[in-house]
Amino acid sequence: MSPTSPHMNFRSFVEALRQDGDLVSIHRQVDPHLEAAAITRLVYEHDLPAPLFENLKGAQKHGMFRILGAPAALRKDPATRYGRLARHLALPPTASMKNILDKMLSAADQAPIAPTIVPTGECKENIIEGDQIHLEQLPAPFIHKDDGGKYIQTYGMHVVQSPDGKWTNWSIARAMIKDDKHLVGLVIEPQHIWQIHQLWKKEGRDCPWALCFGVPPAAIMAASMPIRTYDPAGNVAGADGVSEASYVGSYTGESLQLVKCETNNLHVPASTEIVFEGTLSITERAPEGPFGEMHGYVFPGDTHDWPVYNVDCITHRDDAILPMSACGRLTDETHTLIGALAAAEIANVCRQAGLPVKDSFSPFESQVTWVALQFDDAKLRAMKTNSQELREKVGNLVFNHKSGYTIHRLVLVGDDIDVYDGKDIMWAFSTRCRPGMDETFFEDVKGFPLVPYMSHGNGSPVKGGKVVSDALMPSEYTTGRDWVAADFDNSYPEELKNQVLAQWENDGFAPL
Ligand SMILES: Cc1cc2c3c(c1C)C(C)(C)C[C@@H](C(=O)Cc1ccccc1)N3c1c([nH]c(=O)[nH]c1=O)N2C[C@H](O)[C@H](O)[C@H](O)COP(=O)(O)O
Ligand SMILES: [K+]
Ligand SMILES: [Mn+2]
Repeated sequence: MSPTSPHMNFRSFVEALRQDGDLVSIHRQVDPHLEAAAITRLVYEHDLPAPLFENLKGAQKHGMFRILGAPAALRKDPATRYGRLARHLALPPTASMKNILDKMLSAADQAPIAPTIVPTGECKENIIEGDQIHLEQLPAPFIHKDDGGKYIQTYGMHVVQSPDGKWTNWSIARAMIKDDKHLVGLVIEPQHIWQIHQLWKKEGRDCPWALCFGVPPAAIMAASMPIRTYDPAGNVAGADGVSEASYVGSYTGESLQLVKCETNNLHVPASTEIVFEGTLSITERAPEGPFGEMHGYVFPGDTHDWPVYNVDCITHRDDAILPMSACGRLTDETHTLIGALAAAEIANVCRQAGLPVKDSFSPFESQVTWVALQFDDAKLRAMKTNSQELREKVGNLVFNHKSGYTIHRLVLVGDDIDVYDGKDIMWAFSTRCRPGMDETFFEDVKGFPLVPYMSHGNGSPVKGGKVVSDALMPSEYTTGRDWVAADFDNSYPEELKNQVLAQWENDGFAPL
């Protein structure tokens, strides 16, 4: 029996949400065609408990399957805002986003803990092969009315491996049902699934593949993070890379239990809810999309060809649960995970390059197209540098690194700004960064085509459109801050502040 703790077992994770009062089980019949996603979308837009659809129209015997919506979204109560994410990492529900990202980065300087191969697990309770596979008959969700198909894959984990077997990558990439036996989905440069797909193209063989829905929550966090499993530039170096499985072992402190696939030599977490086994074609492509995406738009009819996945075998738990991210406008997993985890890795890359970056976050108000980098002011002054030099150094480093792929603006701030507070970032950006003069634009770097002003804007969809905006004031480079903030914290003597706070409720105000 594999570990049953919530961060190591998806089914236990769902039960933990129920214990936390962070789950709404819906027993009435719900249609996977738009209805389940519509309910989930409203949950995202109001930070409500995760919906578990227990009775999907069209669900087959053996419970194939139920759907859990909003698996890593926000809780309404500010005190436990990130509680659902914290559950992914065995952190307390009151954990801050900083606690969560520090935990994810803690593996970077710890020895990897390799996974353990076990003979069997819950994911083997039901096995469906060959002509019994009918993807079109599954209650797969249709997520946005203008999508190009049923996006069954929005929170599952792709498993692919380099032909030399040295590097096994775990990542999330979307895919929709193409026909009874095939999916089609984004395999886009510079993602690791794209890098490994390229290696198999050189081999001239289809890429063995597995797609795991409902994996240990600690694993899906690494799958969503651009961790450097190869050389610092994020490219395939041919050397022995650290695979996500070992990285997960580092930050959980325990070895993940994996079982071998039925039809290929890949391994998957033993407690996975649903496993698709097969190949990612190196030749076949098919029309994919459009899809309601992370920046909050769907462009009807915007279909492009992407590689085809061929499903040879399905294994699953009894009463299996498919996790679903009905992504779009704030706030869903494409914001809480893609933005946050990219920001964490970008800070790591900056620190490895000797830059005094203390903290980083991707503000939701920017629809996770920005990352704010907080500099240690004292160490910045010791660098004896200037704005233009620093902007060029940071931009050339980050915008040429894989972790910077989805980010189009870097905002440099001092350590009086809380990067996890969108109001603080907008205050610094709006008042300390002179448009043009304090900014350096980068047109000769890889652009992220999913940003609407890229794919449907005036320039190249895949090149440029990036900027470093310096919201550090000139004094922060030389003598130190030469201003006082006109706010309660900074503009009143300590004893007066204490006196005001002590009198606060007696004066008739509600507690802060
Ligand atoms: C949490 C989440 C993450 C992604 C995606 C979605 C969700 C919920 C969905 C499926 C909802 C949306 C979809 C996107 O449309 C968003 C997107 C993001 C980044 C690149 C392309 C698309 N997507 C996704 C994604 N990466 C993609 O290569 N096509 C993808 O389809 N990602 C990001 C991806 O997992 C990260 O970049 C990892 O670092 C990749 O791992 P490595 O390559 O570094 O090993
Ligand atoms: K990953
Ligand atoms: Mn990777």
